[in-house]
Amino acid sequence: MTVKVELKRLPHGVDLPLPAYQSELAAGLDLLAAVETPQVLDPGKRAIIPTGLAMALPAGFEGQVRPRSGLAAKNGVTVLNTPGTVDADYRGEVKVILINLGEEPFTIERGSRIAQLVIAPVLQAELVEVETLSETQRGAGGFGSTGTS
Ligand SMILES: O=c1ccn([C@H]2C[C@H](O)[C@@H](COP(=O)(O)OP(=O)(O)OP(=O)(O)O)O2)c(=O)[nH]1
Ligand SMILES: [Mg+2]
Repeated sequence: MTVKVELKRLPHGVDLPLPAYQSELAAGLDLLAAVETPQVLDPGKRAIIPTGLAMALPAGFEGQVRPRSGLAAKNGVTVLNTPGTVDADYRGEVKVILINLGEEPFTIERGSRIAQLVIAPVLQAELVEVETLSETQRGAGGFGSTGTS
């Protein structure tokens, strides 16, 4: 299933390819780093990386900014706030908060694929405040209450 998403390339990203699905049924569009020059992310450091893109998601959808498993597994580089949330009414530049949890400096090259954007349906809740919640078997049990094996 597809949904149309209006996208705008910002001046510092006009020469970069649009984000793309890398396989037929991929869930995420790879986001490219629209950095002017290579940025070195030292171990333990974070950086807000521009993508050179702004978008208008339709109402009822969100964008989830997620890490790429390859960067995480090979370099320890991930998205700090994963999944980042792009609201349907956001018109600013989509940015990626990367953090280097690895042991080596990581260089972010212009145009490199740093994260992926998953477009997902989302509901807004209509909150209904009550005095008493319905009873369930679980009740207040959580945080491992059912054991591990
Ligand atoms: O990884 C992210 C997360 C957010 N955003 C943009 C789109 C989103 O709609 C907006 C606000 O994000 P969020 O609600 O997560 O941040 P906040 O700290 O609550 O800021 P605000 O007060 O602007 O909502 O920032 C990104 O570009 N990348
Ligand atoms: Mg917010």
